[in-house]
Amino acid sequence: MPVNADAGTGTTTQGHSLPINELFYSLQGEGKLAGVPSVFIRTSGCNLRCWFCDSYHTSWEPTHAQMTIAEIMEEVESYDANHVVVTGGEPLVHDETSLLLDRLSDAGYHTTVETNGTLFSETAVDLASISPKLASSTPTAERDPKGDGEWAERHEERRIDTDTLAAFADAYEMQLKFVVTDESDLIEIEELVSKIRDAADAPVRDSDVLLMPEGATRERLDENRERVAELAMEYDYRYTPRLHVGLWNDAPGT
Ligand SMILES: C[S@@+](CC[C@H](N)C(=O)[O-])C[C@H]1O[C@@H](n2cnc3c(N)ncnc32)[C@H](O)[C@@H]1O
Ligand SMILES: Nc1nc2[nH]cc(C(=O)O)c2c(=O)[nH]1
Ligand code: SF4
Ligand SMILES: [Mg+2]
Repeated sequence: MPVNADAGTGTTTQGHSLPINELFYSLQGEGKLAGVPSVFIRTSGCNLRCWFCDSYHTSWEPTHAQMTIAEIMEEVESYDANHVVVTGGEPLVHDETSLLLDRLSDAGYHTTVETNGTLFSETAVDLASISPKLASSTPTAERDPKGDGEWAERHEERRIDTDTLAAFADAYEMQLKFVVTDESDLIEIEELVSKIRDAADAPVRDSDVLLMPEGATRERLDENRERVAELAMEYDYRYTPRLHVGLWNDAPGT
């Protein structure tokens, strides 16, 4: 429980609600805070459709229960944690996510938002964990998990907005966490990082750039991680594991 759990700014959240796919306690599995016990709030609904999405029921076939912000706060506070991760789906498609982050921050929690970086929001974020989507994420007809590539064009149009990524860099402590499927992803990563550096006032350090192997299952990670680790060494970026996949494979609520 954070020390100032009773503090508040008086922002009214009464009546506001969010579509919640799952809410659980785990270890942060990815990025700079990997290993930190955290409560995860997973909203449902996304503006992109990565073919590899490991949260299929928030994107391709969204399911959820509607929860008020008060109900979410009550469940978060039932765990003995200081860190809260708001993820999805894409949490920033919902205006109410900003209200939730404000409430969490008022209650003394450290907040991480996991986002694809296409929608900027000015709110209470301690770590913006941004995973910009590369061309290799596009659900072409051959890779579409559901249909015949119907989402490919929309996904392509929406997946990168350099000015929005620069706005995140200027507003928040952040990390850029790229899902790597192939060595050719590194060309796009280098170009994009350079464009964000040009557009942002704040520095984007090499240590803010993390390479994460694609893999929703242990088997898939076993195939990819060594190659991605070697790419991180070659390009002098960080490597991030997916600790939860190693520990619990693809079990829900982990
Ligand atoms: C499900 S997304 C939700 C947040 C946001 N929509 C995003 O993409 O950043 C959470 C994290 O899982 C990553 N991810 C999703 N599917 C993955 C996969 N098959 N392998 C590796 N990382 C994956 C995303 O890139 C993101 O960093
Ligand atoms: N343990 C664990 N760590 C995570 N870090 C980011 C996650 C996400 O789905 O956004 C995630 C997740 O789903 N589980
Ligand atoms: S942006 Fe995130 S939630 Fe949306 S489809 Fe891609 S990985 Fe899944
Ligand atoms: Mg996940």
